[in-house]
Amino acid sequence: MNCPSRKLESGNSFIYSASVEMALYMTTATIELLVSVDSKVYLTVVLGEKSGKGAECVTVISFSVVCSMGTGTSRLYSALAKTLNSSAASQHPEYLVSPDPEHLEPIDPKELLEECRAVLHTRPPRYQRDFVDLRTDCSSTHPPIRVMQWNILAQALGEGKDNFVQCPVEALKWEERKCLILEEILAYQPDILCLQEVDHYFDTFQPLLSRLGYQGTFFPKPWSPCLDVEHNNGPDGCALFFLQNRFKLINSANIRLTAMTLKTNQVAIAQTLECKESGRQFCIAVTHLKARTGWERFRSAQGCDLLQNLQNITQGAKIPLIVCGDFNAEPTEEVYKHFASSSLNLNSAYKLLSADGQSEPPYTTWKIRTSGECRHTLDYIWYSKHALNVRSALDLLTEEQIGPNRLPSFNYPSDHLSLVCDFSFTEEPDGLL
Ligand SMILES: NC(=O)C1=CN([C@@H]2O[C@H](COP(=O)(O)OP(=O)(O)OC[C@H]3O[C@@H](n4cnc5c(N)ncnc54)[C@H](OP(=O)(O)O)[C@@H]3O)[C@@H](O)[C@H]2O)C=CC1
Ligand SMILES: [Mg+2]
Repeated sequence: MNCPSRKLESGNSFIYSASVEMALYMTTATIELLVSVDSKVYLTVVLGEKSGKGAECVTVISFSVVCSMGTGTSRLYSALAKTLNSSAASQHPEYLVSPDPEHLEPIDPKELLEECRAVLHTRPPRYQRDFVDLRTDCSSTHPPIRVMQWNILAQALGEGKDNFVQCPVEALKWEERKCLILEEILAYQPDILCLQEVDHYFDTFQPLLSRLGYQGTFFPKPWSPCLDVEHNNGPDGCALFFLQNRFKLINSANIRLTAMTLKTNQVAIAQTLECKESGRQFCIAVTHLKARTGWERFRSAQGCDLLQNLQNITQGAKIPLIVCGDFNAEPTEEVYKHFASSSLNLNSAYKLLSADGQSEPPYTTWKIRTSGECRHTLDYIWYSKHALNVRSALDLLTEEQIGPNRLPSFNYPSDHLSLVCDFSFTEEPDGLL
């Protein structure tokens, strides 16, 4: 197919004219880039089509659209996602109503939590998880930095691709499952939130979390498998949120990972933040590596590419680093070993929960597919071991809490458990600001 590259410049109506053209060209579409500059929104839409000749995908067309900021990025994306996916609009309670991007007054987290609990009133209560105190010689006067890592399970994948055979379809209903996800976030109140498999960024997480004080960034996968699912809500990707009253954004990079110089379908976001209390800078990164057995060397190459990018961003390990991710790799895999032995001097925070401090937890994901039970340790929070201390970590759910049907379930919204750690800087230089 021979498609032109073009730039459209108009008001809101472009959405419709663009979508008509897309309907002609595409089988899938992803939002590649969405930025706002000087009250205009710049949107690059990459359309794809299945070649049917063995190649997984081809890029057919890429064009930019400019429209006035009056519509807001969320509405812009939602409108586009709706035209692309024709998913039915649904009814929600007050804060959970399709959040209006022009409605920016802060939400009281307690009120949102109450709303979520009201939606979930027929479900069993959330599992209780405790923080384990890991403090060694930590004498920091500054409040810790709480980081949450979580693959929240893309709605389209959970309903359309994952085959969680023991999970009732009602447990996956988005209107309730999103409340379980929000409840988990609100319960632990992370300063930084690193998410994978986010396919409800613009219509749910960005508008709600921004009203809770977070600044968010989303980087969709170039060829998200969500787009193959009927009634999908757009591509899934990584999202990174940080509390604006605690940190200032110094630098942000969206990274499309390569493997052996080839561009891949996996992404990462890396941001340098400055703590407003201490003036200390650090880098936080989120990623989701290629899944499935047989792809170990590919994951390893993606990990090497990410490490190389992080070497550059941290100026050769000068800036302390935290890397959160669903690595889709057990600790025995090469990519894990690359991270553990990197010159970035990283340690995996959840090892500290083990008796000897050397063992990863027995699982971070546990599900039952048609192929059988899958219990694996795939999710990690890596940190600069000389520059940062782990003050505490949230323990994992026990086998009994997870239950015989495993995850996701009516009690827990994802097949991956959230990991949460409190960090502080190892030394506190005087007068640094
Ligand atoms: N529309 C198009 O034009 C194109 C579509 N695609 C789609 O994308 C897929 C490949 O994308 P890629 O990013 O490499 O995907 P991955 O192999 O990395 O997996 C994508 C998702 O599938 C989940 N997953 C892992 N194992 C299984 C399993 N056994 N059964 C079901 N789901 C599983 C993963 O979840 P977790 O990480 O939690 O394990 C992950 O989020 C193709 O299979 C195709 O469906 C690809 C190219 C083009
Ligand atoms: Mg998954």
